[in-house]
Amino acid sequence: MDSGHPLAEQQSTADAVTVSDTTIQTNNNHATAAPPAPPITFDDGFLPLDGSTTTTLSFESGIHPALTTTEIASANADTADQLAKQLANQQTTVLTETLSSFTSNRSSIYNGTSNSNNNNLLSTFSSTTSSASRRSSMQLSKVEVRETLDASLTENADGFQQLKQYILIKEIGKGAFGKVHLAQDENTNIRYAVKEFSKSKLRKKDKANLFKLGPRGRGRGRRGPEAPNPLTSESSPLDLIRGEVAILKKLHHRNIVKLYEVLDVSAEDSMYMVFEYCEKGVLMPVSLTEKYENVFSDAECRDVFQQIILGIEYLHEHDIIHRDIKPDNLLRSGDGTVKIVDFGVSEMFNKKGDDLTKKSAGSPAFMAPELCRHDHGEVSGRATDVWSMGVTLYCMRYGTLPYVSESILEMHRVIREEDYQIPNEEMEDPRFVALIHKLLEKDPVKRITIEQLRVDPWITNNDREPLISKDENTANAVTEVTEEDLRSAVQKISSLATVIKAIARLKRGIKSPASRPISATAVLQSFESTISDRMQDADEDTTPTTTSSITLSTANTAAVTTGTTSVAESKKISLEGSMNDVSLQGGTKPVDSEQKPEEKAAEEEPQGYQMCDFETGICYWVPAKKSPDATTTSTPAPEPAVTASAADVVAPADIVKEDAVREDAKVEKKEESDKEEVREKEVTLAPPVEITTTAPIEDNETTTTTTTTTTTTTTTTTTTTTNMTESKKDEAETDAEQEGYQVCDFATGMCYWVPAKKAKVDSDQSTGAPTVVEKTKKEEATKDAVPVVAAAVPSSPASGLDPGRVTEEASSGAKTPVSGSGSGSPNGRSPTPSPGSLNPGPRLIGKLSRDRLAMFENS
Ligand SMILES: Nc1ncnc2c1ncn2[C@@H]1O[C@H](COP(=O)(O)OP(=O)(O)OP(=O)(O)O)[C@@H](O)[C@H]1O
Repeated sequence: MDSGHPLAEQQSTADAVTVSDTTIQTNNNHATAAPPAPPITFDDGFLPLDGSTTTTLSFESGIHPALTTTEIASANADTADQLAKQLANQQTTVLTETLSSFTSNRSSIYNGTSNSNNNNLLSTFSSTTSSASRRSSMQLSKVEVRETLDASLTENADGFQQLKQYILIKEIGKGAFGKVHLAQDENTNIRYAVKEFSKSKLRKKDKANLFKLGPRGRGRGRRGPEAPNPLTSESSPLDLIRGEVAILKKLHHRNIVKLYEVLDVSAEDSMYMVFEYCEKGVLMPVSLTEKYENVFSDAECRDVFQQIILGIEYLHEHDIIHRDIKPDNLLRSGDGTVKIVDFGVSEMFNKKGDDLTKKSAGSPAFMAPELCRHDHGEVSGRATDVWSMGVTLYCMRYGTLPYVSESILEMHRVIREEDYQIPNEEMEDPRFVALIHKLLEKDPVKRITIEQLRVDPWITNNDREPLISKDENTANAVTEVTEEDLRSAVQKISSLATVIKAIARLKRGIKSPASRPISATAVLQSFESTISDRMQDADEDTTPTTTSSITLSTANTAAVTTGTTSVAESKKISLEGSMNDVSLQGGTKPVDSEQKPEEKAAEEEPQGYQMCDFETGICYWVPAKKSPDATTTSTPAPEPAVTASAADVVAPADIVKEDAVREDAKVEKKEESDKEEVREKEVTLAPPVEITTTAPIEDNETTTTTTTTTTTTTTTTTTTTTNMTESKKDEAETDAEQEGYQVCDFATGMCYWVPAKKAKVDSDQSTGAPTVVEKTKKEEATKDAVPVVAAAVPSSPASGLDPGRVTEEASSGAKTPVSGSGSGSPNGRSPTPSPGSLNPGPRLIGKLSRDRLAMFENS
């Protein structure tokens, strides 16, 4: 991987592909017989178009079922042509994209009959001529486009899909945002891990991600130009990751998994990240309860740990803090090389839905003690990575975690306060014991640094096995990210993929995407859409001024999401899942102790408060924001309103998977129709809202986070602050009670009026003072007994939510499981606030115009 290009490893990887009795045959329209040896011409940048060609790709026996010759090409030329025309009209890039694919497919046609050297040659040829291809794109005739489509139809009637040159072979894992596929480049036979992400989830969570990344916004790797403001009309959710991706694509280190491409299927919800394939999988399984018997020897530990040090040193050198080092995120390639995964980009994507995907077993167990408290301030990201490395080394050597506990809260306490044991310490190499103590030093300031690790006697085996020098290790520095890098960070492959899929569906007779397996996080979306449904219904059924709280009762959530799952069941499941399902990450914005002063200064933020997402367990530092109305003064940052530490979190329920998947299917279908409905109806209670963003995002955005953790679902509703329309400003000015601002949720198209008045508590409505609920000692003592978690929402007017209420609801949840009451009427439609309710929360005032909504959806 040192070269940073898969071709460097092609031979070894290609060797792994064994010939079997199952093959793919990709014919062009006129394929009738095996081709003659392909003539190759380099002068015009194209392979010759000489008709009859057949390529045969082979897969490991058992991986790929029988794949037949693609009939689509010959049978549906007309349909393809039509679709291509439509798409070509829509996008000027279609010719370039299809040409690029055409070129690669032309080369693939010959690959089947060429040896691996030819594969190299052709692949290199293909990539080096891509610019020539682009230059020539305008000369392409329609016929050539059609032929490209024909040649690219590698998704066959059995449902195997192909993205550009990547044939998706099988599912090898599940990430928080979708499947991870083993893919094979049809040109080179090199394998890749292709990670799927949902853009809509990314869109919904973009605000949370921004918080998570701190004031630097989208630029942990921030040397390049800033990514565009996601609130401007030209931006898309992909812009949020463009800067990060551009940098990650430039990271070249043997121990960092290589990201090759990010592909955006712009007509669909998916995007894909193409990573280096690590065929040996995770370093080791880690269990909270079971010891892993096949532990690493002293020498193996040293070898692996040295590689981890080098990888982390390289990341830290580029100001990237991993934050989630654990064996799960350390994969091994075919030759056993350790590859650190899940840095940067993965964290850009909110880890929603982990409960039904990958179990982040023991993640909290890898957290540094300084992060194991809800009120921690800024911490050194580098030191937290070192702690996690220590826990990882311990696991490798002893097969167990140094700190284990049955609840996250207790786990945090133990990590903070107790000492671990070293099994058979007297038998152990004292240098190793000393190193573990230095790594698992509770005081981050005293903890060993990467610099010191380099010369540690156990690490270097008393200088007998020294590490390569730092200069050497970090020599391959990331070069400055240019505008061009940003532009090319994410490739759009909309037209081609759409055509391929459309035709394949035609062939398969698939009518609805609902039949596809769906991520269980659709359950969450169901909850969110239910909120908007309720608000919409309430508005339509009653009066335009009907107010509703966005904080739905938890029991309602359960009813919505699980249907048949009772509250009690949910609670039980929650408890069972509490340790396994929650992947607690590195809390608030880490501060790099070794950062340059000017960088620190640039990052200095006014006071703020901590906000925790109780589903993910991730806490964010929310700097005090200016009022959405840029002319007003900044909102004073409230004290942390966190009433329970992240450790209190009961994880999202581990809903019975089958139920959830079934529900997901329904939910996705419903979402589709809901979306349509929103578009069609356009019944606006207020004039369509024109969004004008005048201030930088950091100043103008507001996140409303509703966290409901009692039973089965936690939801974070992200809304985007926009400037008030003039009419709304007037309205606000004439009604002191109605001071506030407008927020629009681009996911639903709904806009709400968020009153800025202070929060009130049921028992003391007159005070109007914001209520920051302190966790009393008594609560501390009893919280374990009550498996209902107090949700925490900052008492920010921006949130439109009241912390007192949320807390009260949560804390009373155990006693009063709400079922269709509280925030909703028995018919579950009108969420009229109960008497004495608090800040009524956002009030639906209208919807985004059709165009505006479409723009955001399409973007
Ligand atoms: N590059 C890769 N090579 C081989 N297998 C991989 C690769 N990336 C991921 N996998 C497999 O997919 C599984 C899930 O991927 P990943 O670890 O990225 O999920 P995740 O941590 O939940 O993702 P996310 O970054 O979205 O939180 C892994 O445990 C591993 O088995």
